[in-house]
Amino acid sequence: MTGFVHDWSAPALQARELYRFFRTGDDETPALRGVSLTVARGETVAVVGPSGSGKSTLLACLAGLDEPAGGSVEVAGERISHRPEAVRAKIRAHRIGVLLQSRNLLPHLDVRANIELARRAWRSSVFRPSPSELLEEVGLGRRGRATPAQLSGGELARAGLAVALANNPDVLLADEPTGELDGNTEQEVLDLLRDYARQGTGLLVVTHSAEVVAIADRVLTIQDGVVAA
Ligand SMILES: Nc1ncnc2c1ncn2[C@@H]1O[C@H](COP(=O)(O)OP(=O)(O)OP(=O)(O)O)[C@@H](O)[C@H]1O
Repeated sequence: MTGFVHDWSAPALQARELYRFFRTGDDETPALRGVSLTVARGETVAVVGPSGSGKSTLLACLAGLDEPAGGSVEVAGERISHRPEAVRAKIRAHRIGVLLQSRNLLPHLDVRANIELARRAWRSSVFRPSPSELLEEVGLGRRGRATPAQLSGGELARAGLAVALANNPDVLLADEPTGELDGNTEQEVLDLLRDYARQGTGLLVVTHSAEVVAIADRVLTIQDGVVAA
């Protein structure tokens, strides 16, 4: 079982030679064909590529939501791939912030309760911010009692970010985190993301947005399931 011992020498995220195939009838689609990548602590890496190139599949494999057919994924030195689903879920809860397009908020809970749920997996009681502090940090100080349906697009993005960060993750995996936001709100959310990454969390963000690419330390291009050299 995982012990959640911090390996500070390990990168925030390391993927080696990831393969993932989808079978429909007689057809087999190779969604990932040997993807390797590393995200260092405090580093922001953007992943770009055309529609269907494998970005969502990659994020799902990195988050342990999907299993690669081959290769491995390690978060802060701990392997999450090829482990039982319950172990993957536990590692994800403790080590990974996930900000996918489907949103990470439970609709029947208010924002504060969503944060409290994610915050339970914080690995150390030292410096753990309160839900109110997390809400303040993302500029939602007054909206903690709102449910997701009562929030605007910008507020939803901030609430999703607060939930994704509430477990103090080693790595934050984000899919178009500013997808539906206007220019000002996008910049505010990006500033939050970048500030957080600079505190030591690795950030891997899949995007089509030039503004998101602009905050990245490195950009990886994926095409037909392969990261371009
Ligand atoms: N569940 C699935 N069943 C069959 N094929 C799939 C499945 N999920 C993805 N694929 C295929 O795998 C390939 C990669 O898809 P993926 O969703 O990872 O691309 P993407 O880069 O995220 O695309 P987009 O930018 O449009 O979201 C595509 O050819 C897609 O059709």
